[in-house]
Parts: sequence; C-alpha cells; structure tokens
Amino acid sequence: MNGSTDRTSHPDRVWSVAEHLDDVLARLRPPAPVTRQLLDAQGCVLAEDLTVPLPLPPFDNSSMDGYAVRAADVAAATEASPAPLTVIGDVAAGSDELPTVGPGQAARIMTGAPVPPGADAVVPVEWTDGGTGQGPAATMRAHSAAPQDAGGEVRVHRPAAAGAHIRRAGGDAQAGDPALSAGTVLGPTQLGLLAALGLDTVTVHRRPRVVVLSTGSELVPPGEPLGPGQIHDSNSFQLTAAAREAGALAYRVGAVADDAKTLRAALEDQYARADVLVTSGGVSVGAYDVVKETLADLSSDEGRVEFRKLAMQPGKPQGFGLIGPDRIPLLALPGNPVSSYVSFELFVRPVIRTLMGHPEVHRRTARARVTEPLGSSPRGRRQFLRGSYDPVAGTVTPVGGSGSHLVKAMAHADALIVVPEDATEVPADATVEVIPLGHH
Ligand SMILES: Nc1nc2c(c(=O)[nH]1)N[C@H]1C(S)=C(S)[C@@H](COP(=O)(O)OP(=O)(O)OC[C@H]3O[C@@H](n4cnc5c(N)ncnc54)[C@H](O)[C@@H]3O)O[C@H]1N2
Ligand code: MOO
Repeated sequence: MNGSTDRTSHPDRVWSVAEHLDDVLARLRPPAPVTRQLLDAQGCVLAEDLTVPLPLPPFDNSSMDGYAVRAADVAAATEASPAPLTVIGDVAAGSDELPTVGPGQAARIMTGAPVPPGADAVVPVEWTDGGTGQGPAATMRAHSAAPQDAGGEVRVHRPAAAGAHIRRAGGDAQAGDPALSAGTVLGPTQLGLLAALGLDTVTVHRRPRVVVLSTGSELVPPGEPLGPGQIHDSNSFQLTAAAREAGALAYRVGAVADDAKTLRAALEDQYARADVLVTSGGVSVGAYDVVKETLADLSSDEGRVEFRKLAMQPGKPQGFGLIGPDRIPLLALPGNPVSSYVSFELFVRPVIRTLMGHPEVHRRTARARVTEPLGSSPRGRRQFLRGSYDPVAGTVTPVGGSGSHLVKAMAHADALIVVPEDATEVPADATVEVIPLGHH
C-alpha cells in the first residue's frame, strides 16, 4: 500500500502520535449512508445537499392577531379619529376559503392565517377597539364566546403601512435555495427545518456501532465485592460512555478473562454487530497480556493486528488492525485507566467521527498559561497530563500527577495538557497546548 509495510517490518520502531493516527484513519472504510426518519437522524451528519422544495412561508400570512385591511383605509387613523371598517368575517390559521377585503372593509385575522385577497396590511388588535365600540382592545374575544365579533364594525386607531405585519411567501427560503449542505450535523433546529420543508426522511451517515471489551482476570463488575488482588472494571464503562459521547452507538461487553480462547470467542461474537472493536488491557509485555498474544498471530484470513510503541505517555503500547471476515477496525488500548482514556481521545474518537462523516474529526485545541510547573515528562514522548482549563482566564492547572492509574484525578479534570516530546518540564506561566474535553 504505502510506506506502512516497510515501517511495520521494524518492530522496535517508535511511532509518533500523528503517524499512528494517520495510519488508523487511512484504513477506515466509512459505511454507505442510510435513509432515516427525522428523529432517528438526530445527531447524525447529513450525507446529501438538500434544496428547498417549497417556499417558506408557503403563502403570505399574518404575524399578528388583528385585522387584515387596505392600508389606504387606515392611513389617517388616530385614536381620536379612528377609521371605522366593516368586518366581513374571520380568517383563522388553516382557513382555505378567504373573504375578499374591499374598500372600507376588514377581515379579522389570526397569526399564521393567509392574508385574504384585497388586504395589503394587518393592524394588530391592540391598535383597534376590537369591535367593542370602546377604547383600545387588549385582546380579541374568543369566537365561541362572542361570534358577533366576526362581523359588525371595528375602529382602527393607528395607520399601518402596506405590507405591515405580513410575512411574505418565500421570505425565509425560496424554492430552489440550498437548505442544508452535506456534512451538517442534524440538531433540533436542522430537523425542524427539514420538517418545515415537508421532508419526513433524510439521508445521513449512520452512527458507527462500537463494541467495547475489557480484558483482565483481575476485573470484577461494579456492584460486586472485590476478592484479593481484584479491582472493578472501570475502563469498559468509561470507554463505552466516551464512545457514546463521540456520537457512536456503543455497547459494553463485560470483562473477559486473560485467556486466549475466551477472548477470541468473545471477539468473534461481536463481529456481527460491530463497526469498530475497542479492547482495553493486555497489550504490554507481561506474561498474561492476552490481547497481544491472541491478536498478534491471527491467520491471514482472520485479519491482522499490529502492536506498536508510541512516543506518548500515557498510551505507549497500542494495537491496531482490521479483523474478522468484514475486516472490522480494532483498536487495542492499554489497560491503565488513564492510558485507555487518553488513547480513546486521541485515536478512537477520531475513528468514530470519521466513520460518522462528522465535519470535526479532531478536538479543538487551545493555548493556555499553566498555573504550576509541570515536571517529569519523559524525553522523546508527548505527555498528556490531566488539567482543569479556564477558558476565560486562559489558564490551565494540572489535576493529579502523571500516573496512569489516577482515575479520581481524571474525573475531576476537564482537559488534557500536552507536554511536547522535547520537553521534560514546563515552568509555571509557560504557554501550553490544551485539549478541552467538552461534550461536542
Ligand atoms: N515491563 C513493562 N511493563 C509495562 C510496560 C512496559 O513497557 N514494560 N508498559 C506499561 C505501560 S506504559 C502500560 S500503559 C501498561 C499497559 O498494560 P496492558 O495494556 O497490558 O494492561 P494490563 O496489564 O491489563 O493493565 C494495566 C493496569 O490497568 C488496570 N486495568 C486493566 N483493565 C482495567 C479495567 N477494565 N478497568 C480498570 N483497570 C484496569 C490493570 O489492573 C493494571 O493495573 O503496561 C505497563 N507495564
Ligand atoms: O504509556 Mo502507559 O500508557 O501509561 O502508562
């Protein structure tokens, strides 16, 4: 394919973060777009350019409850010398039979109702006596309570210019205008527009189905007591939640013991429902690192997963490949909770965003002043510390140390602090790159 074949022949090669990410993203094959009901497309990315099929609004209509009039009839109206008009009927929203408004006439009209022929302005009811013969009206009387108000006389107290309080057909969008372009994320207002345009389905990139599987014989599910040497499986929850937040449909598989046969069977079970497989644990150099042991030696028709060392901390050991009959991308993340989360952020999230056609594949980064000195970053490795970022002050404060087991500190952080490969420490007040971990 490209240089990657050559590079993989050197098992000691250390990959930069960017090299690994580029390699992973280059090997993805985004699935074909699907057509969905509007509410099933929420949060998905539009896969087609959409054109406005009909004008919005579709017809001239009133923006106020009031009276449809001829502007010339009310040009001289004042409260002291109102313009009396004969009310010829009501026009409610949804009316299809419209009275024609002649000189000296008015039709009572409701917000959103079509402007009847002959009328060229709407006066709000507050500018009239509401047909009561009294002073200015605050409101109309309900038709059920006062049917006579749809007839009789109304006194208009103020002039209205031609076109006043009329929302013109096509004033929002004309037929043939671009409505939304491919790549738009469909949120509430975009779905509202599609519905307003009369579209009941839409073609989108579907959310990838991500299956998260943690490995480790020491793991017990939360809710169960710990035996000697055991810990609770937190990675599978953290990674599944992170995959959902990134936009995927994510499924969590309970922890699999450090046994090659079990792991292989657990992975094969997921082939039918996964677009992406994510494992945690078992990728370093220990005697029970079962993910590596199982996946490094797949037969050629089972796919291929490569294990690499990356120039980063945490997250040094990583596995990536395409496995199973459908060649599903599999990312094998290191087991330390901070390592797996940071690896998710850097590699799995961009995979999800790429597969879902998202316009923003990568997190936005920012520059911030670090409020405390940062020490002991390994030379030659890009370090990702956890921090608390204040975008208003433009500062970031480290939360906890660099240990990749510090789950509590991570839960109190809202950003990653990036210490470049060539730095081993960073003085207070220096400017650093931060990756805010927001919800979009
Ligand atoms: N001799 C060496 N040892 C290690 C190296 C190395 O280069 N030489 N690398 C270290 C680094 S860096 C990392 S990161 C870890 C990666 O280890 P594994 O991916 O094999 O992960 P495990 O050994 O399975 O677990 C590591 C650690 O994380 C805990 N863990 C695992 N899964 C979960 C989970 N689902 N929920 C919560 N915690 C989990 C596990 O109990 C271990 O404490 O290797 C270093 N070692
Ligand atoms: O490089 Mo390992 O990922 O923490 O601590």
